[in-house]
Amino acid sequence: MTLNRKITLLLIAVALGILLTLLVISLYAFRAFSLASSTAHVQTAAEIVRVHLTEAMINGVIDKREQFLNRLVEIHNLRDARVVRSALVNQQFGEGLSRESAADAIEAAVLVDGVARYEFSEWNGEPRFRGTLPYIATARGQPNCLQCHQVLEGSVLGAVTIELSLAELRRRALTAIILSIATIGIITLIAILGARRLILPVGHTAAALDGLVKRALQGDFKGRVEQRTNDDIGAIASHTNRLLSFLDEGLSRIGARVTELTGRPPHRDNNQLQATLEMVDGLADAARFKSTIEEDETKTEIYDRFGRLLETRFAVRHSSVYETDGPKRLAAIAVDGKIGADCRWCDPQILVRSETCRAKRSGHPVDGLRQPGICYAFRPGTDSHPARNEETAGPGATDEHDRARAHPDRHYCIPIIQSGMVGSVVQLITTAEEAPKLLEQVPYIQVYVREMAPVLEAKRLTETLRESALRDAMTGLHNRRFLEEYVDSLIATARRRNTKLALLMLDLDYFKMVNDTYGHDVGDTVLKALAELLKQSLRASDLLIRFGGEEFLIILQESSEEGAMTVAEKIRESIAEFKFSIPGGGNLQKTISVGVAMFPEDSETFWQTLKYADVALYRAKSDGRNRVVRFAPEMWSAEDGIY
Ligand SMILES: Nc1nc2c(ncn2[C@@H]2O[C@H](COP(=O)(O)OP(=O)(O)OP(=O)(O)O)[C@@H](O)[C@H]2O)c(=O)[nH]1
Repeated sequence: MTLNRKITLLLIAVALGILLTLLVISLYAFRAFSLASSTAHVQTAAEIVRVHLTEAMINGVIDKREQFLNRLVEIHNLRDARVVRSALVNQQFGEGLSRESAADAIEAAVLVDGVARYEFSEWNGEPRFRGTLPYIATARGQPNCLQCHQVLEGSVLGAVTIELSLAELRRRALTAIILSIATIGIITLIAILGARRLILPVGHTAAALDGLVKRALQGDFKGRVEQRTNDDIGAIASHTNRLLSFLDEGLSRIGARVTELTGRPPHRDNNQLQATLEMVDGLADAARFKSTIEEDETKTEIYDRFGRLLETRFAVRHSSVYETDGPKRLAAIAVDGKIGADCRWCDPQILVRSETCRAKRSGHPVDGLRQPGICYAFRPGTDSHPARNEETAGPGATDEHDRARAHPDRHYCIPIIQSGMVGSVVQLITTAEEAPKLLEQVPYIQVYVREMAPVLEAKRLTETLRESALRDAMTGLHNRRFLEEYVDSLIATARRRNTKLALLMLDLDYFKMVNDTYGHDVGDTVLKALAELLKQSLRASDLLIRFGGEEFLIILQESSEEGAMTVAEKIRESIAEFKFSIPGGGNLQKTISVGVAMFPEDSETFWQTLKYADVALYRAKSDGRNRVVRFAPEMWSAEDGIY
């Protein structure tokens, strides 16, 4: 019920209450007034009759008393005037007129006890008031009763009954009551209308404010209150309108800025305020994410954090991150949040021909959520996490529903632009059912990706710089500095696994001659070719380091002495057979000498073992070159530290 209706009903109730009370009071007053006034009239009439009868007795015309009474009832509103005689008077003066004996019980009672009686009555619809009053013998006055009547003082001599019509009195009283009630009713009506006029703007403004607040709770601040008055209520409306304008303008500005950053305005059907707040929260979280990843050490750490974020914040359980690896290659960095996992959601040919990845090729997001099949390199699959499926599908889900859930067959790929080129590609994978939800999240994920891009770029540069410091520029092999940095973890791993490291120190025989005969460029070519040859001869877990000019160090992990000697021999043989092509035509054959030492077998310290490998190499050289020599303690002169 509205405020206006409530107040109107209250005013009407108060008015009716006043009118009813007034009516009751008026009727009661009328009755009391009628009683008092009629009693007085009856008493006056009775006194007149008594005086007249006394005068008639003195003047000897008492016989004419009936005419007097008959003429008396001709008086307006006097309906009856009757006198009855008591038995005492009848005894003294004889029976009176026929009408002078008691006509009813009231008169008889008054004659007996001498007490006046009054009553209201109705006769033929006419309201009447009747009074029967006794005449009591008294010795007071001149003449007095006892001068004629031979009775005791105080005896009842007779009674007079006077009956008055109250019709006119009632009519007048009712007219007065109706007039006063009507007057008060009109005044009350005017008061109600006036009050309503005053209260209406309050009610309207309150109703309008109620509507506005409801709209504002839905994020809509466009509504305004009509300013109906210039008083306090009008001021409330005006101030509310200003506040709403301010909020609307502020929300629009925030929304516009947020739209600029996310590339998508808040959904029209959504609560604008809520949607904007969520977007602002998303941006704040993205900014926090950026400051966190800035402190991460490596790109891998960043990708790992991003994978966890996709899963926890955006419920994206399947995703891939690919990184440009050379001009035409991509490398799978993280798949379904696992660093270093194999390419799962794309044709593996994107790894060797990066152009087959649409996002990498175009540099634009690829929306396979709304356009399934847009990228032929995408490989939809089945969800290999049954526990998660149960969780998402719920216990009552149908088999068909489960199957639909278990088929992530929609994707959205976001290229990450670094230095104007696609440096990485983030691939989000979901089911057809979940696609609309993910599509809603994509702008926010893109904000994270945008925040991540410069950080990845910086990390990539740092890693490249660091990498270049740890690699030999000519051969691309790791250098001595790398060994210095890596050696501790190498030793720790060997100790933890209780395995041996084999150190193979290699050196080209008579390499100086190559330089001297063919020039440095040919010498470089030979060194590069040798590096490639060595790389191909080794396992992925082995380390190949360009240790010095034409000196190379091979570290075989988890190796035995026999194994190391076999590998060294094979390498020596393969190089001896290899024909290095010389720019400009012709071939060149070279041999190598190899020194082998075992860690920790030969020495407890790595660097000492390395020295031993060098000693063995020296022995191989001095023994005629093109051979593999295993270090023996007698090759080392402990006195002066030289061999
Ligand atoms: N072209 C080229 N030559 C290099 C490079 N680094 C070192 N050398 C040369 O490698 C040669 C090494 O020669 P030496 O250490 O005297 O020995 P060698 O001629 O190989 O003979 P042995 O080692 O005793 O069999 C030197 O002439 C260096 O200038 C390089 O990066 N490029």
